[in-house]
Amino acid sequence: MLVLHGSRGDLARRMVYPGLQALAAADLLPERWLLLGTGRQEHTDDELADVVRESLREHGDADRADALDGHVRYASTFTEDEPGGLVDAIQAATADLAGDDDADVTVVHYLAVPPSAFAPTTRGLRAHGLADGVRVVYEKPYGTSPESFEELDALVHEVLDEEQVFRIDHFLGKEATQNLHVLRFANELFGGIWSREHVAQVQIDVPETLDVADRAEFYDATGAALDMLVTHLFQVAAQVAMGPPAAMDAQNLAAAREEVIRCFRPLDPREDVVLGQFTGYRDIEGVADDSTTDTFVAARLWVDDDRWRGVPFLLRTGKRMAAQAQRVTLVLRTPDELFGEPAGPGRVSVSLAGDGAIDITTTVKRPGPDLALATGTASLALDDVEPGDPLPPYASLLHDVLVGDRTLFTSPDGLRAAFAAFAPLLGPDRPEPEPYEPGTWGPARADALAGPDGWVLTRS
Ligand SMILES: NC(=O)C1=CN([C@@H]2O[C@H](COP(=O)(O)OP(=O)(O)OC[C@H]3O[C@@H](n4cnc5c(N)ncnc54)[C@H](OP(=O)(O)O)[C@@H]3O)[C@@H](O)[C@H]2O)C=CC1
Ligand SMILES: O=C1O[C@H](COP(=O)(O)O)[C@@H](O)[C@H](O)[C@H]1O
Repeated sequence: MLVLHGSRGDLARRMVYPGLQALAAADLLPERWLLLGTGRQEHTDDELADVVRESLREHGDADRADALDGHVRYASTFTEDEPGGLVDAIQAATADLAGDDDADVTVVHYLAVPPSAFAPTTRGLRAHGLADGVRVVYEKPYGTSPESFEELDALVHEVLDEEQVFRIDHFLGKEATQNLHVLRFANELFGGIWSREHVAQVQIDVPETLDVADRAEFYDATGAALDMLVTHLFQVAAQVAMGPPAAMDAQNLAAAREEVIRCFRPLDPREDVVLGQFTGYRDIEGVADDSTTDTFVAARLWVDDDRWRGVPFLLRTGKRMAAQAQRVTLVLRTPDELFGEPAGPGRVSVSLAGDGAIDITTTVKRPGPDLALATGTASLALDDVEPGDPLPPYASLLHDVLVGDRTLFTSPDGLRAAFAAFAPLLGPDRPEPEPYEPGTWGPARADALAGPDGWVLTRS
């Protein structure tokens, strides 16, 4: 049974319902399962079923918009002080799922709510006797500062055992993110160049054309740096930068990822960070007229270990930008010139978007009679790899929660280290967000962070 807190929200609609639909299509859901939605207002089962169908039409397989019909109930409001009808609804659903054979029922609470609601909902689970034996999924950001992270972590460990907790960072669940270490550790061609001797810079670039009007309340309280930088982009940076794990299993990979986050140098907000806010953001309903929330962030992160010392990790993301992409690019060092011509660029680039792709750009001979240089790119779409059709990240992670596999989820130690590196951006040196026009690449000053060659995506 999945109890979805925030069942009418943006995340539920864009990711959770389509993820469940993908699991149903892959036959990866239990034979008997139910979703109980909660929220801050009363709704009927039919109203939630409509939301689910609309979500699948818009964000899932529209031809099977009824795929979750019969599995969805609205369980009423639920707060710390007042459980509404949730306790009764869980009991009734448990009885229905257990059936005549009295089968065990796994209960998962999914907190698809803003970070400010994580602690009250956790206290609510305790107050209403709902915490025993359940699994609880927390969205990101898990805390909004080092202090609030510690408070939340302490509360969660008062209420739940660590084994009950699943902290999602869905970028870790992306097929292509998981391919980053396979590419490197299974292929000496890439493993051999994965260090400062061969890599001039790493770019993790996630421009989005998306608006935030549908989730203004959440977004204005959060901003790009908390929503994306300390979370997804740091985790992906760690996935790129990690040292070889002790063993090639998921637990050791997670440990290697956490270890390298401890080497992230605390950000220098004045030198290494540019924040932006797109023009018109303050006109969105639900956004304060004088909001200083960042809708764009570009940061130069330094990883102070022997493998990466001196190599900038350039991280960029924002809303209403010129393009929609999710690219991890290792910009390779190349000889200054070959046959009197500049060589390069050489790049290993992984697209995390959709099913994912790997692109290798190299210097080659320009076809023709002369010995001149050109560049060419070889691309591998990951869904071309047999048997094709990777699971979308939310489907993959929801499946992990259902089977109790915690290895692609973040841990307190890793998050603590991430917040330590991020903390200076929350202090008095936080730069004022600079305005940028919708449909552009963000404030001009962010271009300079990437050095003379600039951001690969902006150029292509
Ligand atoms: N949207 C996305 O693309 C992604 C979002 N996330 C994460 O998911 C979480 C939710 O984000 P998102 O869905 O975008 O945000 P929304 O603003 O859409 O909020 C989700 C739902 O949470 C409920 N809610 C809001 N405030 C409270 C509160 N104080 N107490 C209890 N419930 C509340 C609301 O439900 P109701 O109105 O019915 O009460 C709302 O619909 C965030 O932590 C975000 O970081 C993660 C990955 C992607
Ligand atoms: O967590 C979030 O991620 C999405 C991007 O997700 P993806 O499915 O396109 O990979 C982002 O738009 C959103 O702001 C953020 O909360």
